[in-house]
Amino acid sequence: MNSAEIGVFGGSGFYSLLQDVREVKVDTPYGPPSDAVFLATVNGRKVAFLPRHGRHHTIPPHMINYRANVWAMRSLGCRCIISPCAAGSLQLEVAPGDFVVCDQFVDRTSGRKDTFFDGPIVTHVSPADTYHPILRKLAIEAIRENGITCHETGTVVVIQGPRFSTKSESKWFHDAGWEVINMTQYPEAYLCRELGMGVVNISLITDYDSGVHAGTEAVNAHNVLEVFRSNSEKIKQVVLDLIGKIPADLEQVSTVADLEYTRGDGHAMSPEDIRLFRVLD
Ligand SMILES: CSC[C@H]1O[C@H](OP(=O)(O)O)[C@H](O)[C@@H]1O
Ligand SMILES: Nc1ncnc2[nH]cnc12
Repeated sequence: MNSAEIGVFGGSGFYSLLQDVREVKVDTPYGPPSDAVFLATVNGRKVAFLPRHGRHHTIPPHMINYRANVWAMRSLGCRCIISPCAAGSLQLEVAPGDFVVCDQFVDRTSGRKDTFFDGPIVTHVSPADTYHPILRKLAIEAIRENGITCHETGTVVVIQGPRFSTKSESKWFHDAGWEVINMTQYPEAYLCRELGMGVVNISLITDYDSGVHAGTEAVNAHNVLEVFRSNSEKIKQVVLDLIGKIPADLEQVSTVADLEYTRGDGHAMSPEDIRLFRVLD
């Protein structure tokens, strides 16, 4: 039986995680995910891994089929998602090599397919607190136990890409007080919430965004990947440790219960709505 409890999305420089994997092709109503899903058991927990850019990094951030990726995880049974990423820093005190467990995002993307609710169910899911508090607490613990500098909160600005930011854009984000910049957290994290999965981000800081640090003029992908690679064993260990900490009672770390009460017209969801909404169950 192809199933998993915990899903992990790998990002730039993060194309594999598990050993003794079973590779499964998953089809979705939104088309194919970025790659096959890799299934394995880690400390008794059933885990699914999916590299969001594909295993050979052939899909740029603005072309990822986020709905297919998130649906694939949910259709396998995942109740929570670990969503690590490479990210730039917008503040001097957040240095390359540090990890940030973001608690907010700012969406600066455009034109991405970013909802499952295109009708007939009309509902408005709140992204006010997209990231799951228990998963965040456990991630912070895992990072600290590995001796890595951890920022316990942070706002990630998600830009459309594939280009990086101009110095003026970067200064704008810096002046707003936001800490982290990336191209993939939106809509990935929000879509997890729409399907009732708890989600946690771990941002591995690979660079100072352009102009943030006097010594760093312009970000480039080569340097980002080099810094990521030199920290890739650390992030993998943190993800594996976090998997071991996630409670077996997954209802504690999913958000399904929140969602049954969020229909757009103010009425409670009918049994039929819930059946459609929970089509994946
Ligand atoms: C390789 S530089 C830009 C690239 O790195 C980040 O990837 P991911 O979020 O998948 O780890 C960023 O979002 C861009 O896609
Ligand atoms: N500076 C940056 N901007 C956007 N995405 C990134 N991913 C890694 N570093 C980044």
